[in-house]
Parts: sequence; structure tokens; C-alpha cells
Amino acid sequence: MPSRDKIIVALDVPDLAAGEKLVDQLFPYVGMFKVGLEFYTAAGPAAIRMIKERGGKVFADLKLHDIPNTVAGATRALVRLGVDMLNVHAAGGRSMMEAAAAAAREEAAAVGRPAPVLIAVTVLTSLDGEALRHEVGIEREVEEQVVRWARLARDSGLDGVVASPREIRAIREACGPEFVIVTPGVRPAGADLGDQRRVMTPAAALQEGASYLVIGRPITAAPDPAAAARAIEREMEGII
Ligand SMILES: O=C(O)c1cc(=O)[nH]c(=O)n1[C@@H]1O[C@H](COP(=O)(O)O)[C@@H](O)[C@H]1O
Repeated sequence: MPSRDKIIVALDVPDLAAGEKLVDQLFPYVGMFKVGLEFYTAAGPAAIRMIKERGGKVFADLKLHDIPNTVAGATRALVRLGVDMLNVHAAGGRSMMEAAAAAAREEAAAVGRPAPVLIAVTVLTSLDGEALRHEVGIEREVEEQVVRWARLARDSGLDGVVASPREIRAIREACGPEFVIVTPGVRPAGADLGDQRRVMTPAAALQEGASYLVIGRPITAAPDPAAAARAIEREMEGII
């Protein structure tokens, strides 16, 4: 897979015009774009349509987390919008994830599209072990909790997980080579961590075995986003 197909750029922008500007600068150097809570809340389905119209793929990062019936309905709506990847929270449990998987499969068949890649968010990359234990109240080590949720996601019929690059090896060992591992928390050497806590460089994340890297601010906040994306891709080329 060429490195451009391994990078998903997070479009965390306040309105449609800002998203359009970035996609126009980045496509075709970047093939897939992530529409997350900020962009989707501001622009709605138009954000997804704008990317699809320009030929890009869409990861709808809405982190669905609700009762199974509600998550299934939202999943069906996202499939009808033509998204290529979407996520739910593993913390929603098995019946919620099974409902999402069934909804994605059935709706995709009904509209004659391939089913989107369905993945589960594990422990957010902005949390460290201290926050997980003392704030969230989960006593396990981060890696142990991530692997526990990854196994649950796999057993519930999902294609993969979102996790930090630091847990890739343990997830691969537990869930096998085909399991999709999407890793945010990616920072080129020396870059500002911002709110991220469990990070690695793009090259290291790839070496660990990431399927896709989600990268936002190191590209979107750069003076020249296309140049920043291409520099990261060049760094990755030697590894793929
Ligand atoms: O689901 C995600 O994409 C996600 C999960 C997670 O644990 N951590 C995480 O940072 N993300 C998303 O990945 C992106 C990372 O952006 P940057 O920190 O700007 O590179 C953001 O859009 C987050 O919403």
C-alpha cells in the first residue's frame, strides 16, 4: 500500500469552507479524510459529501456510544451517506457493537455498497495510565485494557480498533494480522504533543504495524499542509 493510502488526515475544522480548503490542498496527496465531532457538528452530512465529490474517502469519526438500537440507526445513516470507515466506542459493550456490525452489513447490502470498515475506539490517546486509573476508575494497565477491548471488538464482529501506536504489537498478537489498527497520537519527531499523551512518530507507528495513521494538526496546522503531508509520506516510504 503506498504511504498516501496509509494516512488519514483529521479535518478538525469549524466550518465547511475550512474543510474544503484543506481537501483541495491535500487531495490527491492524501486519499482519506476524517470527519470528526467538530466538523460534523458544524457542517453535517455536507462535510462528507464535499469529500466524496472530490474523490476522497471518508472516515466518519463520530465515536458512537449509546444503546444498541440508537447506534444501529446512526450506523445505517452513515452507510447511506457513503462513508468508507466509521467508529463506535468499545466501552458500549458487545451488544452495541454487534448491533452496529449488523446494521453496517445490512444497510450496505440494501444500498448496494461495500460495507464500511467498522472499528472500535479503545482507550483515548489523550489518556495516560494515571488518568485511566484515578479519573476514569479503570484499574488495569492501559495496554491490558486496550487489548481487552480489541478482543471484544473482534468477537463482536468489528474489523478493528482505534488505539495508540504504543499498543499495536499487543493488539496484533491478540487479534491477528488482518485486524485493522488505526492509530492517532502520531507526532513527527520534535512536534508539539498538544493534548496527546500516548504518542509515536509516523515511521515508528508504521514499523509497529499500524494499518492507518490518523494525523491532524501536524498537517492541518502547518503553513503548507500538502508539503507537511508529503514530508511525512517520504519518511514512511522507506518502511513500506
Ligand atoms: O477516534 C479517533 O480518531 C481518535 C481516537 C483517539 O484515541 N485519539 C485521537 O486523537 N483521535 C482523533 O485523532 C485526531 C488526532 O489529531 P491530532 O492530535 O491533531 O493529530 C483527532 O481528530 C482525534 O479526534
